[in-house]
Amino acid sequence: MSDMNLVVVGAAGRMGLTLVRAIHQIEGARVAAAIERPGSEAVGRDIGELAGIGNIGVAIGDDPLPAFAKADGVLDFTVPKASVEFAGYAAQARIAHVIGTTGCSPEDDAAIEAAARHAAIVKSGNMSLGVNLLSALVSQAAKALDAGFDIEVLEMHHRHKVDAPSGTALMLGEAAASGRKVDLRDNAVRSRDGHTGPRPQGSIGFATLRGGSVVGEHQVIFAGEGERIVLGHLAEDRTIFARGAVKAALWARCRKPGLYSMFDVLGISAA
Ligand SMILES: NC(=O)C1=CN([C@@H]2O[C@H](COP(=O)(O)OP(=O)(O)OC[C@H]3O[C@@H](n4cnc5c(N)ncnc54)[C@H](OP(=O)(O)O)[C@@H]3O)[C@@H](O)[C@H]2O)C=CC1
Ligand SMILES: O=C(O)C1=N[C@H](C(=O)O)C[C@H](O)C1
Repeated sequence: MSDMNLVVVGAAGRMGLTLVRAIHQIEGARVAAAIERPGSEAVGRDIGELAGIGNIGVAIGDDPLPAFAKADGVLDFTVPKASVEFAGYAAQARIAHVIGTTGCSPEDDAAIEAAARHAAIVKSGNMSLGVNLLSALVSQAAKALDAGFDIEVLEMHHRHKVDAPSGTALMLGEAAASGRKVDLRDNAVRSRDGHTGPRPQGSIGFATLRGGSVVGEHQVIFAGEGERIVLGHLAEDRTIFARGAVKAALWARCRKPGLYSMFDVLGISAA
């Protein structure tokens, strides 16, 4: 099969540049186009030069439609509003769309699900192998432990991150809730301040730390009487997310339309 022609949207962002470097090293994929927001200072510059791999003859553009029309897939780590728009364009072009963007509202997710009727879309709050494996372990632990074990999800990210809790923290919270066979929406405690009263039994708590250049750290704590089980993941480099995203695109290339997760791509099954 010919190399997969990929469009990187949000190409000049932290993940966009990491994706361009990762694609450059992966056989079977190539950067066919790079897109940024209209008005971005990056428009017109060569994406390879910006990513530090030298000129690759791909100038950053600001018009996604013609780029999507000539491509086989899109890698998208941007912002929710843009990802919803890109999902619509990927559906029109009938090409694979990999969405790593976090912070989507239920309405955004519904729009993406609608687009997935016409395109193979892989969406995940974390594209790394490690976090997806962790998610399966969390689900198993939650299934094995009763509500006497309080579940808390702790995360830390760099100072530039704009959404909280992180997409990964929510994914791990969902895994814990599904292991316990409860709905996360009815049990999540996403912030605490002031006189909160005692911890509601069975709740799943979230704690968010922000600072410095931390790539991404997550812990799921099962706190019982006299003991704690702590499951965690430390991301040391954004390349783990980028490699996962390219793997997802190559996997999605020949799939029929639908909304898929990294569990589908990696062949991991929930507890
Ligand atoms: N699922 C996963 O594995 C991972 C997910 N993420 C998520 O990916 C997202 C991006 O993270 P990060 O790279 O750190 O963020 P950045 O802000 O560095 O990058 C986002 C890029 O998207 C651009 N952008 C915004 N709107 C548009 C648009 N309409 N068209 C084209 N480009 C646009 C931004 O441009 P400008 O700055 O000019 O607005 C920016 O260059 C976040 O939601 C983050 O949580 C991150 C890492 C891993
Ligand atoms: O914004 C980030 O940087 C990251 N976002 C994702 C998230 O919200 O969980 C994944 C990763 O932790 C890095």
